[in-house]
Amino acid sequence: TRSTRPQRMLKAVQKNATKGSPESVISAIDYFCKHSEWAMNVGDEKGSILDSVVTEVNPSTVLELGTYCGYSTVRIARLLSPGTKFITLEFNPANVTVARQIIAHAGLQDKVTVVEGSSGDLIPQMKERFGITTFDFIFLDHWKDRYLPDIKLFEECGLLRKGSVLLADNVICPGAPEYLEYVRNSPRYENRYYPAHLEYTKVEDGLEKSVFLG
Ligand SMILES: Cc1ncccc1-c1cc(O)c2nc[nH]c(=O)c2c1
Ligand SMILES: [Mg+2]
Repeated sequence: TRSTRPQRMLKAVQKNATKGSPESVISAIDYFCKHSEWAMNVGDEKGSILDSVVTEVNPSTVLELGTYCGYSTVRIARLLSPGTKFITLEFNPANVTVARQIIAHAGLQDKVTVVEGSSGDLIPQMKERFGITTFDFIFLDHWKDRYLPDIKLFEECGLLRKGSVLLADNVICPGAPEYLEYVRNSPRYENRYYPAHLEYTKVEDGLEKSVFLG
């Protein structure tokens, strides 16, 4: 039976990227998406913005919502200090399987824990299952309709502290209007919009950074 796009992406990484080199894994995926098949990785333009925010925050605890094939997982994990706790959540079990292999090809398997399940179920389990008190950095890149319920869940579960940084992908395309309205009208967040484009295209998109004020 026909392979899936994530499986073809994994094959391209295993063929073209140097084992143990996160940069070559990132380049191999970007090349695959530009020259073979578009895929919904954050990409190189928005990925550079992600890199700069992660570097600025220098977090001790990180959560990613939406692993997909592990592209942004590799981008983030390669920048983290030793001992950082990094958890990424993925709903689709086939994607979990591909992501774990791409992350391993980059040599970053010891830096991150890939957890299968839905964010709505797993966020309330973060403290008990992973010994997390609060997250310093959260990357939202799963499903636009979950951005708002999940940020409310972070607040309700006491997973944010003064200065926690949330970065949301796709706030223009596909778009998360209710999420943007919430963070931009709440006195509890300081926000900044980073204009960019939908990965590997000229379509307008961007990232919204929101700092929790406590
Ligand atoms: C798939 C797609 N088609 C056309 C336009 C945008 C998208 C798109 C792009 C992304 O970066 C996504 N990130 C996380 N989750 C998504 O569902 C998602 C969808
Ligand atoms: Mg995205």
